[in-house]
Amino acid sequence: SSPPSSSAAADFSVRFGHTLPSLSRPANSTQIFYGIMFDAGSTGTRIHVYTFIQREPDGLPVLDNEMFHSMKPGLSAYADMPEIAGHTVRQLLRVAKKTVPPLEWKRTPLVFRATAGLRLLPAAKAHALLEEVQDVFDESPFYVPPDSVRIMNGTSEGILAWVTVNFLTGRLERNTEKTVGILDLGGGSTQITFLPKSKKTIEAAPPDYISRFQMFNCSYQLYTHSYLGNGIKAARLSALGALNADGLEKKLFRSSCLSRSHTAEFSFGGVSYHVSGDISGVRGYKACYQELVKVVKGIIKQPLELRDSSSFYAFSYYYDHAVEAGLIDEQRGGAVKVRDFRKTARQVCNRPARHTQLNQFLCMDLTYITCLLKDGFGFKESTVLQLTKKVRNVETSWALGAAIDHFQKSRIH
Ligand SMILES: O=c1ccn([C@@H]2O[C@H](COP(=O)(O)OP(=O)(O)O)[C@@H](O)[C@H]2O)c(=O)[nH]1
Repeated sequence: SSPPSSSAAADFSVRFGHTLPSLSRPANSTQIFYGIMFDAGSTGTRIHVYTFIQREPDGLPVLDNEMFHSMKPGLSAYADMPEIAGHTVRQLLRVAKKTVPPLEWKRTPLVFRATAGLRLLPAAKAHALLEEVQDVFDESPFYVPPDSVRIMNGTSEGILAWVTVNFLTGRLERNTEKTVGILDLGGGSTQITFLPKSKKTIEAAPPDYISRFQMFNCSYQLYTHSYLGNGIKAARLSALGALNADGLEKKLFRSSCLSRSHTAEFSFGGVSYHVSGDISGVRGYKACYQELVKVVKGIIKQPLELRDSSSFYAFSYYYDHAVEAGLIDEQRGGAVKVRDFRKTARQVCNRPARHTQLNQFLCMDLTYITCLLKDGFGFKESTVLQLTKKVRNVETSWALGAAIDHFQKSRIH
């Protein structure tokens, strides 16, 4: 049964395992406990401090609230200066110290997971960054569990984001309810995760794209994959031929997604890239599409059942670029069809002057999103995506799923 609650928090109530931090106060007094999750992404480092409420010692904890803070750039920009990575983490820890009462520090777990940025680094450099973070954690007053600091694999990243969204929308608890799929687009990698309705989808998928796991006494078999190198920043580099090129900082890359007279710049992984329009003056949506479709064709696999009506939540850069394109309101998000991304990409690419662009790569980014959704995953133009940054004031990211997973001690196989 659910715990009594008069607030919206009741919607978050959920059954945890038997491995919660032990609670020593009387059964009738409300207990609060906390979890701290660091997300070291390719474009930024974030801290999430979750507050859970436990009303009865053996009852169901409820997610009460999240404190969130982020810093740019991602830690891979400090691959040659690990002490700056340590400094970033130390600064973010201040948020945790302000949010969690000092008496609770010793039993509040501190967990750090890195994604595409560190996966893309040479192992020795990634290791040096992780060691620095481990040192900062060890000095901190919080509880540092074994295996607290590491790179997370892409499968867990996809599954845990799916857990977050389905948990926040109340779909994991009532297991009769249909779950929704997730689309996550980071700087370095992109994830797709959903619960297949048909056996055929599972049979047709590569075996390592299917993952079983257990949560809240339910067993799920998910289609999930993380494509490393297909995040939106990494895709820009692939399209420009800038991946593994020499003399990157001085080189001027060319793309028909920009106008010829225009030079733009962006940084990724601590390297700055300069890009200008195509030298022969070719530009516009069609030419840009040809450049970007190469990044997905033959790489992104098409699961069988996406062409039927499917229900997906999309966030991260799908959300940010939809805001920049004027497709959704920055605060509220909303429903967008795949076709809307395609139409807006065409408008922005073919009539750049009409669009006051904060993002000089908007034509390229919207075109990439269109390629990824249509030519990559094989979504129909009429598919509706639910663009969501927060659900009930909590970030849609794998981080909450990872915190719940930590408390539940459920293992992902
Ligand atoms: O709690 C979070 C974590 C990430 N993001 C968004 O996720 C994208 C970046 O992903 P990331 O740097 O983690 O890339 P990855 O390392 O996964 O490729 C950006 O749009 C961020 O604004 C977010 O909105 N909330």
